[in-house]
Amino acid sequence: MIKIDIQKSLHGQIGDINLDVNLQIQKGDFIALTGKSGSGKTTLLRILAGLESANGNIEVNSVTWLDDKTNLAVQKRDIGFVFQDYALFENMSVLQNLLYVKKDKDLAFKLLELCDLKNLINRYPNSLSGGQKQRLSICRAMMNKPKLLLLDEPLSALDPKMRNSLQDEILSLHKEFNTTTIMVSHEPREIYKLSNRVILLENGEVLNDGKPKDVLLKTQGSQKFSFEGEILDIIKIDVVNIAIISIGQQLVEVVLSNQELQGLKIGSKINVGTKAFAPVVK
Ligand SMILES: Nc1ncnc2c1ncn2[C@@H]1O[C@H](COP(=O)(O)OP(=O)(O)OP(=O)(O)O)[C@@H](O)[C@H]1O
Repeated sequence: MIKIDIQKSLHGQIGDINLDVNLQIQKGDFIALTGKSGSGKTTLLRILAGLESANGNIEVNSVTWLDDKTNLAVQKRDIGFVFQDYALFENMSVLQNLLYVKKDKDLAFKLLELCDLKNLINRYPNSLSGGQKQRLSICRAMMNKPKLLLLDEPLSALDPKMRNSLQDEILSLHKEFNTTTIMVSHEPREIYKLSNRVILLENGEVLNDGKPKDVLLKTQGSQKFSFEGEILDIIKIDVVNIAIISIGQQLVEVVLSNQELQGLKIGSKINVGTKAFAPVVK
């Protein structure tokens, strides 16, 4: 069990905000930490890692990492940390990067096998693709068998295909080692696939905390489905208007009456939903 109760004053974009987080995390949980830019996600991970100071308490399996008398050093906290950039040792091979952390060849080979890197053990980081480097960073973070794995948007720089396959590998690692994990992510699909609990931060506070389905589903009441989108264009034809809306990677046309269009303009962020018709899935 991990108990977190921390406070820190942050200099937000529109004035100071108070990061104030009180959470209990069960062993083996996979937490997705999400929220707008500047809400305090990275700072929370850095405080957990001991890279940044804060007021309050952090207790991990009954060991105090932080209170008013204790501030355990980074090396003494049992954590693995993976950032968006890989921070690998460029002068060491794939295998050496892992053995530098811990001289445990069995574990290194097991991790490399799980992450599909076993045939690259003698390669150096500069000859690896972005996805392979990120896999190696994750393997390296696992070499100490950490009590807490902190992943700060580790997949955001990767193309969708690579991102998808790395999600599968993170899932395999989690099944194998059951490491308590907190991962910052903005992608609902990724969050749903990997996590069992989502924490939504806003202005330093927990705005929502629950199962991915409950936090992520955007439909309300009798809505069959609802998507977030942005109006790219509005074309007027007689008494109706056709709004060109981008939803994810797609553009759709939606017919709007003058009344429905009121208050909307090009660039408006909107929700597109339907009540009356059952969606057709092909
Ligand atoms: N040590 C610090 N002291 C005071 N303010 C800080 C400190 N570190 C970060 N901040 C500010 O706190 C706010 C939250 O930053 P943080 O990086 O935690 O947000 P985030 O949710 O991870 O954002 P993003 O999704 O853009 O990475 C920002 O406005 C930042 O400038």
